[in-house]
Amino acid sequence: MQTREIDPVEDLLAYAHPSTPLAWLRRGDGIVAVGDAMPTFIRIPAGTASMRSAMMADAWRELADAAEIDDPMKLPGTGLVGFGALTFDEDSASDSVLIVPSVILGKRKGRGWITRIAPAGDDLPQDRPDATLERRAYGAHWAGTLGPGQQSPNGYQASIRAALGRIGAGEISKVVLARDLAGTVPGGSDLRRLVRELSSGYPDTWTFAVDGLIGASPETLVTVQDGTVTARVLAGTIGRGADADEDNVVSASLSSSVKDIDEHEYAVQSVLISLRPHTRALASSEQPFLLKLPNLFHLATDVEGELSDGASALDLVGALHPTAAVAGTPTKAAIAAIRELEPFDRGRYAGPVGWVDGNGNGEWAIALRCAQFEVGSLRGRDDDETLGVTAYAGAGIVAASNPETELLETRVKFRPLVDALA
Ligand SMILES: C=C(O[C@@H]1C=C(C(=O)O)C=C[C@H]1O)C(=O)O
Repeated sequence: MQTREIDPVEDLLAYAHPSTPLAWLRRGDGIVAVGDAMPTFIRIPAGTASMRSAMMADAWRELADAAEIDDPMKLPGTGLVGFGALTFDEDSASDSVLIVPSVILGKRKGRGWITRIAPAGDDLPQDRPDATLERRAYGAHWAGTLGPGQQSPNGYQASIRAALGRIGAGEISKVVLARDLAGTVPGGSDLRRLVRELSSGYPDTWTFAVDGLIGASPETLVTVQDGTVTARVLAGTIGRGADADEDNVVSASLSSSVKDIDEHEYAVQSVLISLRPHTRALASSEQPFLLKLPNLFHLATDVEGELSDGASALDLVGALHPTAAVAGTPTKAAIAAIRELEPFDRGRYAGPVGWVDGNGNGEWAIALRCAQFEVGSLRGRDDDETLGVTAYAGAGIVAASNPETELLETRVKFRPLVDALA
């Protein structure tokens, strides 16, 4: 494979495939797979093993070790890159995937590049590496529908009450329960429009499109960059106020809410415990800070440490997932409660989504504020066939939770997707 520096392109998404975009963006920087070039899929299907992320990490290491890497830039995202989306639950019926595109365009801090990945022996262009790049005009505006999914608002509140019973009985301290919305989008829709809208409306999030999973997540599961490991833990949420005064009132009430601080602390501890064996000098701030997004405030804690054992970003994904921000505490009992109290398979919602490179660097988010589009067989599809879509949102339940407030919280978390699809 070969990476070459090029003039940074203005709009990375303009080069992505309209119906199967593969993209990872934040504040205009990021990486996208170019156009029609056929990627390589590492698919870890359901029922394979109990540690699908470990199988994926091993498969990636093998591929990276065998690759001939010609990458003079050596930036995060240059060189060999795989885009991944893993299921939340090891028992999910969905596949976990790692996709290695054959052409990648990237941009970071004002520098641009193109990466071409080809089987050994294939010729790679020696000069003008971007000569054949073609922008694709965005397709017509489209709108999707989203309505009730498998978990109704009433069903959701009933599940929360059942969870509160288990918390009261001492079986669990925290469990994150989600609900779903289901709908369709017209066949032939240019899904890049949705990705573009999410990334411009929510620039401080990781905006992703991987194998039909499209969203804008504020939560960093883990990044690895030249030996430095970071994470951003979120838990504790309140919707934005109607104006600046109301924003002050609601954000102050979140910062002082014992219920939310408790819920947050479980999530921070789960991340620290999982990262400690792989790091030294692991540190987090003592108090959470307020993360302000267009639709809500979160309590947030940034964690940083130095990698001590050569683990790749994908290895750390396996060590961290599922955190208490999206599963609960203790993990095993929380997962069991989720299996019983959610009447649907989460698929890749709340699972790890991101990329890893040949040196083990990578950026991974927790797949939140997202929807899964049925794009599995898209390339062979009729343009007039509508596409199914399922969106998900959840909330952390602790002893002091109120079912109605948590239902409202999920409504606020659905907003980015619901607005962008309308
Ligand atoms: C589960 C979701 O979000 C998670 C739950 C949060 C909470 O309960 O306060 C906050 C951020 C996320 O860790 C979701 O967005 O679906």
